[in-house]
Amino acid sequence: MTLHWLEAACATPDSTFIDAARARQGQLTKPLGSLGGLETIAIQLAGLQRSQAPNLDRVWISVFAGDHGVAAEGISAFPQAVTGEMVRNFANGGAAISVLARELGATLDVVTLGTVNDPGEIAGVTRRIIAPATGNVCEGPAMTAAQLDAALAVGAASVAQAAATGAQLFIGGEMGIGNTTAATALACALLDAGPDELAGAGTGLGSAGIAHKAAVVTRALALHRGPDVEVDADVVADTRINADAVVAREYLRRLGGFEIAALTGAFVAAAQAGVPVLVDGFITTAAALAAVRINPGVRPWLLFGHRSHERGHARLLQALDARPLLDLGLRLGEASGAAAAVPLLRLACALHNRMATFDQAGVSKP
Ligand SMILES: Cc1cc2ncn([C@H]3O[C@H](COP(=O)(O)O)[C@@H](O)[C@H]3O)c2cc1C
Ligand SMILES: O=C(O)c1cccnc1
Repeated sequence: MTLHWLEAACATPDSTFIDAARARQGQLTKPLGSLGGLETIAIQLAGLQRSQAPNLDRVWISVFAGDHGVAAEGISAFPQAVTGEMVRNFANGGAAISVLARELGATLDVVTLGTVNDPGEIAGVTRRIIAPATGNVCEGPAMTAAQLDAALAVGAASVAQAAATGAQLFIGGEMGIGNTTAATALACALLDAGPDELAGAGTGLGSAGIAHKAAVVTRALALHRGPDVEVDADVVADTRINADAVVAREYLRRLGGFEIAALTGAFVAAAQAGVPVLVDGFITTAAALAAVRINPGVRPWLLFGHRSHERGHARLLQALDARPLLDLGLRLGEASGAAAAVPLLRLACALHNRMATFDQAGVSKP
């Protein structure tokens, strides 16, 4: 059995730069720790960027789009056609993430992996079509193994492009009607949780809609969660292989989506390339949890933009021991919550790099 590329080693944060950044924070004209999370972020980014002066001038945002067979179960408040329609809207500059990316001066990379309402060639959209939609997870697996590998590679390709342009931060977003159902099913399988704990409103379901969605996830889990995902004895015997990784990848194939798998591939590839990642909401956090289960070396590269209003997000964040920056009740996706947190990260860098030290300012120390 050969190791999957997802399991190859990640880069590691540099403790020399972390120690130097912590020491500098102690010299700046403020009581130590008084800038709280803004200090922690600057120190973390210094270690990740291997820099004395962490910087987020070059931010890269990839939004991955894909449709979901499970939409046939009536689990979204919106029709499936919206996925393809929003792809066009991203490219035309009218979506929330289009506006946010422009305001931030960030690069917006829009990638479609397949939508039932395919808008065809559009300037500004990269086509990496796998299929019009995943399989309905109530009837079979979402993807074949080849489709999963293709989707993972799409994410890695966007990271390679980002790294080639010198991106200092990678943000992943998603568009796919029905993907809160896929993310709920994946999260339930990875966390061994029940659908009632994690199923939420998505695009705007009421309580009856949420109960139906939880029932759909229960059906999907009855089909896919179980002893047959246990790893073969010969795989367990191979000490290079992490059984958790094999199980997580299989759940991603059975229950995920093309755009969710692309996000997982992107997060792993970013950690391997040493590019920090800012995670968005419920769906991207489910993809991030899969990435960390597959390759624990991903975790130090993840920062978390916000806590989404979507019911299961808090539980996913807790499983990753994540402290999100913002809590604004956002529940959109598209990378919008991560983008909204970028100004805070930039302020953390500016404070770290430009505040005067006690010695420079002639301010007395304690
Ligand atoms: C116009 C519109 C724009 C969006 N942008 C992101 N989403 C978000 O909603 C979808 C998930 O919710 P559900 O699972 O309930 O379908 C995803 O496409 C997500 O990114 C949107 C949804 C709509 C309707
Ligand atoms: O938190 C998210 O990512 C989210 C929530 C609702 C709908 N779409 C995305």
